[in-house]
Amino acid sequence: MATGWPPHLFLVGCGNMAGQMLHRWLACGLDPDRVTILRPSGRPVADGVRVVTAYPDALPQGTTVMLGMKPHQIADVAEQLAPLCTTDTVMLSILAGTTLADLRARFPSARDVVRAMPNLPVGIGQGVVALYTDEQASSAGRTEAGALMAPLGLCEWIADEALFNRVTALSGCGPAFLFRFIDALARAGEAIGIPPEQAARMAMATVQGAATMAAAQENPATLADQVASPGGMTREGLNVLDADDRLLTLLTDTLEAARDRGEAMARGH
Ligand SMILES: NC(=O)C1=CN([C@@H]2O[C@H](COP(=O)(O)OP(=O)(O)OC[C@H]3O[C@@H](n4cnc5c(N)ncnc54)[C@H](O)[C@@H]3O)[C@@H](O)[C@H]2O)C=CC1
Ligand SMILES: O=C(O)[C@@H]1CCC=N1
Repeated sequence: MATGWPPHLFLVGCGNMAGQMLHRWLACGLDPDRVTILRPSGRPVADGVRVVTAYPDALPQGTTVMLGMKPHQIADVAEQLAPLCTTDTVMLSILAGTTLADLRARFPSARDVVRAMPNLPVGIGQGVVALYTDEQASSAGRTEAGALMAPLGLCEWIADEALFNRVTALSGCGPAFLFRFIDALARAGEAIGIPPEQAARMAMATVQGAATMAAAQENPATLADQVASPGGMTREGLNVLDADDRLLTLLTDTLEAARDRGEAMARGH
């Protein structure tokens, strides 16, 4: 599939998110020999992928480093990693709320620094990855970052870093909100008397079918109208969701809360 593999990929941390990214890259043909993972546990991650618990003395030439640990670990990581970065290192960060300026200050030698905000479904190639860098970045750096992310799903370059926490709220956090919705639909079914396991199965299949259809066809509002027969059952249900923009307000509040947390993290809170 993708041909844009870096000469070497060094992952700092490989938990839920970086693990999904790696899973997809390997499935798309990334040679495990080209990957090194630094993780404190030293636990194996995937066949053929080298796991280390301490930083090497040097990184192979042209290494792409991806920061995949928790944002608050940046100071410890940078202290040990920055001396290994050279003018041919590409630095990718998936850390929420960690600005490009902060990353550049911590890794001054890196050739290019790019922020990437993936979401969990990248593991099945159906994720969303927001990307950001500034005019200091080389076009090669942008191309390399874009090529590495391409197998993960929809990739969107963000023009203004001020939007980064907002897109993180929408697509980075979004899967969790959708997972909650699936649970809530099932529990609501249960609340009106459907046996719990059956409600869970039916909620899941309804969301899956509706999402696949929405992705393949026209806009979701038109599809909603196709379900809602005039004077029928669906319209009554939609009236509840739409009253005073209830669902829209709930989701706007949800995204604002997530966005605000990103802004606070960027201020070091
Ligand atoms: N979980 C998600 O859906 C998303 C997470 N992110 C970002 O991904 C990053 C990781 O999040 P998760 O994978 O959810 O967390 P996680 O807790 O599953 O993974 C973090 C990994 O970092 C490792 N780690 C801890 N200390 C370390 C150190 N000093 N050096 C190197 N590795 C260390 C841990 O062993 C763990 O495997 C965060 O910065 C988060 O903002 C971004 C987008 C989505
Ligand atoms: O919850 C978080 O902070 C990260 C960022 C997006 C998804 N998980």
